[in-house]
Amino acid sequence: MTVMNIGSIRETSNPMADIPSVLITGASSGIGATYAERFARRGHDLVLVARDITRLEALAARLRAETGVAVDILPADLTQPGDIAAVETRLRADRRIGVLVNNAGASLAGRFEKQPADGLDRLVALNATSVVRLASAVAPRFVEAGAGAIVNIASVVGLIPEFGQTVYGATKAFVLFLSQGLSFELAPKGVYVQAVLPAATRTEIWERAGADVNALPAMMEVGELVDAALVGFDRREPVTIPVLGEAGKWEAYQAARQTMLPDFSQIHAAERYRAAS
Ligand SMILES: NC(=O)C1=CN([C@@H]2O[C@H](COP(=O)(O)OP(=O)(O)OC[C@H]3O[C@@H](n4cnc5c(N)ncnc54)[C@H](OP(=O)(O)O)[C@@H]3O)[C@@H](O)[C@H]2O)C=CC1
Ligand SMILES: CC(=O)[C@H](N)C(=O)O
Repeated sequence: MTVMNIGSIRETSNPMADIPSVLITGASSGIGATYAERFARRGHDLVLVARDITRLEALAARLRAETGVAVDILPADLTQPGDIAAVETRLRADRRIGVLVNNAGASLAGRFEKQPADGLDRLVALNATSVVRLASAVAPRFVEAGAGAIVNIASVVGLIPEFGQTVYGATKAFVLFLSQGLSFELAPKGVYVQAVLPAATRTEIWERAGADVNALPAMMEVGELVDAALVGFDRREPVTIPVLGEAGKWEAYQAARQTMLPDFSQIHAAERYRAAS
């Protein structure tokens, strides 16, 4: 039997073969580890990527024992070109992988004028460049198969320049734009692309950036966030914002942007920018 449906790139006689493997970056904690747990319970084999080998091994062992799925670990620092190359190679070569979750990310403490340029460079490398590289590695194979899914974890902060986390927010705005553009390009070829925009969620990201999570206002628990994101995934939503009550607000925001498109094809400056003669 040949099985080929949405999200599936595996051809085999195995009746479970319509369940593709899922490669998740940043799987050692927080949102990524929770995606790993949820996809394992759905019967997907996993490839887990992050730097902390001990945590990856412990999670992999637990998920194998609890769910029976196959779990590989692929330790990698996604700011390092050699490590990224290893993940790209796996994505290109392993035809069982039918879902990529680009989740690894970090934030950086402090205001822009106090943030070191090297730290900002690493932030962009992790939150933006690695997302492009891994999507680019897998997209040709997914397009060839006419199936597959790319899930990119952005943030509502990418819609809030007033938040004061400018470079972090810029990387997340980049991930949103990237996802919308890739969805426009790849959806007609059978590839589903989802941007997930969490709001504040209780994970280690806060402590890693020097904040005490318990001193911050209440925030969403990580299981609730991932379960909501998976509702959007199952609906094949291009953009999922778990805290947004009215979908119409997002649609109105997109519609307002699109009202400007005719202006963008004008060949003269608008009247209001013409120098007084
Ligand atoms: N928590 C929140 O409030 C929100 C989070 N997000 C986004 O969710 C995503 C996941 O973050 P979250 O779960 O909250 O935070 P965590 O800090 O719990 O998880 C981050 C994950 O990324 C991995 N990671 C960090 N740096 C690197 C690196 N250089 N190379 C490879 N992996 C790395 C970490 O593993 P390791 O250290 O082992 O490498 C870890 O698995 C991020 O993209 C974040 O921006 C978006 C909105 C809100
Ligand atoms: C550090 C943050 O700002 C948070 N992860 C978010 O994206 O909301």
